Amino acid sequence: SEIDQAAAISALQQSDSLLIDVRSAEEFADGALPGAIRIGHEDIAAQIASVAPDKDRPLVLYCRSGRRSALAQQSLEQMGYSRVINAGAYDDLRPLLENRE
Ligand SMILES: O=S(=O)([O-])[S-]
Repeated sequence: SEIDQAAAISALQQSDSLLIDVRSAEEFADGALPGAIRIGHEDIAAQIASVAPDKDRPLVLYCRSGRRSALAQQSLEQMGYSRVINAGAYDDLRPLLENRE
């Protein structure tokens, strides 16, 4: 569950990838990455199947600094999701993804 920004950027170039913000609704409302959907890290195990029934779909996770996305990654991997990437911190990703879409 190391942060892998390079893997995140390349996964996001695949059209079937899903960018997931695992922070709180308040944090998300203050600003999020373009194209991200929000599922709180404590809800992701219960909710992932409704957005990503295909367990081989690339899932790119981020939070404030990488801790909650690491926890979410662990639970998704335990559920059998095979392509889960911890993209790390919102502030680090924002300049890299600003021009996306
Ligand atoms: O967003 S965080 O859980 O890394 S503080």
